[in-house]
Amino acid sequence: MAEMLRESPYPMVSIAEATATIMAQARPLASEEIEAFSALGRVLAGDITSPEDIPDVPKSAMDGYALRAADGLTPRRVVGELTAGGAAAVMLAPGEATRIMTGAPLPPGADAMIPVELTTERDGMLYIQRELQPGDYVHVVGQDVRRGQTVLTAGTTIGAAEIGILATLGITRIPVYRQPRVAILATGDEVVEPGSPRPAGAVRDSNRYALMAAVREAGGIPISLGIARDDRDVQRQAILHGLDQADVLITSGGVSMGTRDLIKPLLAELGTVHFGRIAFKPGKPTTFATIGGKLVFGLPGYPVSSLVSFEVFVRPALRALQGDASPFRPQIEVTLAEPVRPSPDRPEYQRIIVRYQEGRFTAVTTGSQSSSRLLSLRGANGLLLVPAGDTVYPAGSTLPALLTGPLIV
Ligand SMILES: Nc1nc2c(c(=O)[nH]1)N[C@H]1C(S)=C(S)[C@@H](COP(=O)(O)OP(=O)(O)OC[C@H]3O[C@@H](n4cnc5c(N)ncnc54)[C@H](O)[C@@H]3O)O[C@H]1N2
Ligand code: MOO
Repeated sequence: MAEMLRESPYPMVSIAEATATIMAQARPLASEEIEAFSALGRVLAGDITSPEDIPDVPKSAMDGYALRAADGLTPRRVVGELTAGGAAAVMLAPGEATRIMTGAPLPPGADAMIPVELTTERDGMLYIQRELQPGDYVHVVGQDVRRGQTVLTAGTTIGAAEIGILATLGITRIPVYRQPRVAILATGDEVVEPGSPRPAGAVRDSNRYALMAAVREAGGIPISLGIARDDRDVQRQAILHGLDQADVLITSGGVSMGTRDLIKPLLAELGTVHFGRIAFKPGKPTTFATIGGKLVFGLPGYPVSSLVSFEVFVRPALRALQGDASPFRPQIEVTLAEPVRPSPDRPEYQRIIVRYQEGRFTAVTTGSQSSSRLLSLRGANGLLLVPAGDTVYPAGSTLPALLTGPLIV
């Protein structure tokens, strides 16, 4: 039987040190050009500048009449009707007005328009109730976007509004960063495929499926490497196979002190282990290595530790690989709606439900914070940053929290 190690050879790094070490290695991947309207969720790899003024000609802002402001309150002769997609207008002479619809180009000679509600029209004559200034109710050239203006900057994640802006400008192809391909390997002799029969004591592989979903949510492309049993050569082969196909490799399990915890020595043999322990709960044995320039995360086997470590350490790296200018979740101050007990020896990220109530963020935890209890992540939209210590934080105290999902009201 192999000797059991009594002490980890890996120094414990702080959360901040671990984050800085990872982010220093997570440089944006290459860019590629894709169809703009299929780019939802992708990150722009270059600034987008407007090739034209929007609007390109002066336009009516409302339905009414185009006219010359200098004619004052004098009744005008109505000489025609202009619609947004209609025929080109003729020159408007002094004393004339033309009906004009919202979005129609202002005819030459006109310098203002008046909404229909402020007028009457009788026997071909227009009577207006208000004097106008040149430019009244007119959308001027470049009012919405100026030619040459930077409308989107590199590092922006494309959403519905960004797609609308690109369509407005007729930009149909855009540069975006490549999505990281992320290979995920579950390890452990006790771990079985969720659809297979489960021998007594075995656990179903929830980590690989949960991590694949988390990778997709972070904008990456997950690749499943299946389950590797606790055999050095099997795990070595699986890791090399994963690195062949992916930019990032994530393993689950086998990183703590057991005789079957083989991942750390394997990563050290194949590349550089930057750290092997973090003063952090849940996820103390989280390990980070680089192999041939690729990022490798050895996440703990406990389901909560694996997903929380992903959220705190892997997700920002995946966002940075995609060139996201803001790769981190927002941090807010929350008021505790119930007492919170810290972990005596490590800062802990407790799973919470954050609500916005009466002008402040409030938080309740999701119950038992055991590393094996996935239900502690169900419905959670935040991670409460609880410093190590012995003193209970009473209800009403405030602590920082990462907002990991939509706010609940
Ligand atoms: N003597 C010590 N023991 C442990 C330490 C320590 O410092 N000294 N650290 C503890 C901490 S903290 C954590 S976290 C865990 C992490 O251990 P491993 O990453 O080595 O994980 P395993 O031992 O492989 O598994 C832990 C647990 O999770 C279950 N598991 C594993 N893979 C999966 C999967 N794919 N899906 C669902 N569940 C999985 C596994 O059956 C175990 O129950 O170590 C502590 N021990
Ligand atoms: O760091 Mo481990 O996740 O506490 O159980």
